Amino acid sequence: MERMRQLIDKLNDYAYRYYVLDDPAVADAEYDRLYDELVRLEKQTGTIEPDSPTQRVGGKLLEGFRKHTHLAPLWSLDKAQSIEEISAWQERTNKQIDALGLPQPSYSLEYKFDGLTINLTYNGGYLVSAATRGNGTVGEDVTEQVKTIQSIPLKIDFAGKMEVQGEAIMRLSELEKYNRTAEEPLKNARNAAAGAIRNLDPSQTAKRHLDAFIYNVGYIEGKIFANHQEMIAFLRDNRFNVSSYERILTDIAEITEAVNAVDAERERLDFLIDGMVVKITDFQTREALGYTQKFPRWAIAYKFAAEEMTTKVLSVTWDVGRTGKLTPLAHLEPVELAGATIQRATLNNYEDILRKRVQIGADVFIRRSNDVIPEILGASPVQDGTLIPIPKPTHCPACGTALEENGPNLFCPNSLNCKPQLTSRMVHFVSRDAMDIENLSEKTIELIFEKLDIKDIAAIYTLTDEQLLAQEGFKEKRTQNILDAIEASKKPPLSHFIYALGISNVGKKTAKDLARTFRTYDRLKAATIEELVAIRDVGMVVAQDVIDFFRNENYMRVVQELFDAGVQPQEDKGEEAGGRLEGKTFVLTGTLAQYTRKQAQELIESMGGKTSSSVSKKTDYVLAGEDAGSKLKKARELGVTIISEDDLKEMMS
Ligand SMILES: NC(=O)c1ccc[n+]([C@@H]2O[C@H](COP(=O)([O-])OP(=O)(O)OC[C@H]3O[C@@H](n4cnc5c(N)ncnc54)[C@H](O)[C@@H]3O)[C@@H](O)[C@H]2O)c1
Ligand SMILES: [Zn+2]
Repeated sequence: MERMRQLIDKLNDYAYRYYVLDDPAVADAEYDRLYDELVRLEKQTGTIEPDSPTQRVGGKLLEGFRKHTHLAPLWSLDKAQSIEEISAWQERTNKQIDALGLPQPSYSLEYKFDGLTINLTYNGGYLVSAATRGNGTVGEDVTEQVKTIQSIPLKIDFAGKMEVQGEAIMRLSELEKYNRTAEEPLKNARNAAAGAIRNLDPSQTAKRHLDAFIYNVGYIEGKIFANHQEMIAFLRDNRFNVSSYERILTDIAEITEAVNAVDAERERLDFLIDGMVVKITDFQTREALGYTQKFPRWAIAYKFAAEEMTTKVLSVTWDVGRTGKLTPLAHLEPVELAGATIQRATLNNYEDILRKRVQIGADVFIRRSNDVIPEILGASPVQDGTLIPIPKPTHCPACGTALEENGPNLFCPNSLNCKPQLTSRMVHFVSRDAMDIENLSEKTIELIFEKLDIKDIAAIYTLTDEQLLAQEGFKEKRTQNILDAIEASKKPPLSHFIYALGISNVGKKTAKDLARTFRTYDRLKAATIEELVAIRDVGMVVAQDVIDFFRNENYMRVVQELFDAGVQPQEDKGEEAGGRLEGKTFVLTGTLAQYTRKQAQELIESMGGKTSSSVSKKTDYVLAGEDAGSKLKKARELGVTIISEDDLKEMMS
């Protein structure tokens, strides 16, 4: 009982921060863990305290907003953490369906959007009010705030009185844009959306460029839907932004397959979803099954493994990269995140540490990212224990040289002798898209620098078998393989050679563009800034970096050494001639089902086509995937041909 009291107090405090302040103290997964413990104890003891969070929807209403009483209550959702739990729910409902003689059920499967629930009231064809879910019965009137969302129609064809529900979200691309210049970055898109809608000043809401997906008609006069499909069609007809992801399924095998497919692909969506919602489609069945205190019995939410967690920062160390840039690495109290134990997380630079208020001993939010190491999103607003500020380093942790500042970043200027700089430059130099020298692992490279008197990347071409054979673990075969691979790398395509040089801001794509434009190394070296910026996608910064590189005597000495050692970049032949997509420009938008964006891009380019990031009259095709947004709209406006993945396949075959 004591533990229950503890949990209730803690959960209510967390819920207050989450629902009322839009500034959670802990990650959802941590909240859910405690919540589940409370549910278990309530079942065990058979007692439920009157203030238990298991008994109510949402939180208190904010002062300052007018109140809105919903025409029909808004609910929470029952949750399943596993397919087995969905299966158990299905069996439970099936029993009742059979007992009541209702038709065999089918299920709709939808994204579970992670944003803020909004309830829109229409009357006479006009949007008359918008409200938050609040406690499910009464919400906060946020009409002016919601009107800043462009995709929400102010006028619709249907003239009766009705309320529809949806989720206000902040697209991840918008969040990223916003955070680039924000004084203190927003921790995640869910809180960003919730905080924006519940801001008393609608002009602040407008700055976050929110969007919304509408998924339910909660109340309607003068119209009856037989099922989910009819309701969704009605929403579409009235021009609501309904997700294009929509499946109608009949059994658990299909549900399992679809849920797993979305889970595998969800990181490519431009908005957060934290699970999938399974709903029985037939409205008569829904009515018969009814509701508990908190949620409908005819629906269940499947929660994906959490991508965010909270944990403590134990210490911070600094890594020195290829360009000498120092990057902080946070060491964390170990925590489980999406099936892995996390002990380290990245930060960008010292300024980032300050902006995110990261300190030693602080509880922080971390988020799994595409990279192996998760990133720190920010510190929790609630801290206990001692906090120690992270000192700004003054000297290189690897070589002791005094650091230099450039913008928000710290650099070790000792590019000639600082070991980690040399090593990572070499790792980059030999990588697959650069000189493509196999068998040279990072470990081997470290060893070469450690034991042999090698000073720069060019020296790799002077390595001898005696030098290598003298090292521990190097036998004839291994040594020969390495030397063969080094020899074989001497005639790289020009684009690979340019990329290998490690010019700042010149990635694979820019290297390719430079090679295609200038064809030879000498012509690139002689390029003027005007010629460089004339290339599409090359701006002033990159152009200046290229110019600076060729003016740097040290770099030029190294390149000369490479040429002296027999390295000969091959002349670029320009556009790959004769490809099936020769001369065609593509723009990719939305989530693709069969390829990642990158794969699709590479495929198109390998066939001689070009890809661009914005739609214009020059665009030949827009390849539109799931949930394509503004680019698709623009393509329609300009009359650009819109194709599907299957169309693309056909064009290439
Ligand atoms: N971090 C914290 O401190 C903290 C505190 C309180 C609550 N929470 C989080 O909030 C959750 C509980 O909140 P809840 O009761 O609002 O439940 P919920 O947000 O998990 O699920 C219910 C909501 O899902 C939304 N939804 C999204 N897509 C939908 C769709 N396609 N169909 C129907 N509904 C859809 C609806 O708006 C509905 O209100 C917890 O699981 C927890 O993770 C976190
Ligand atoms: Zn150094």
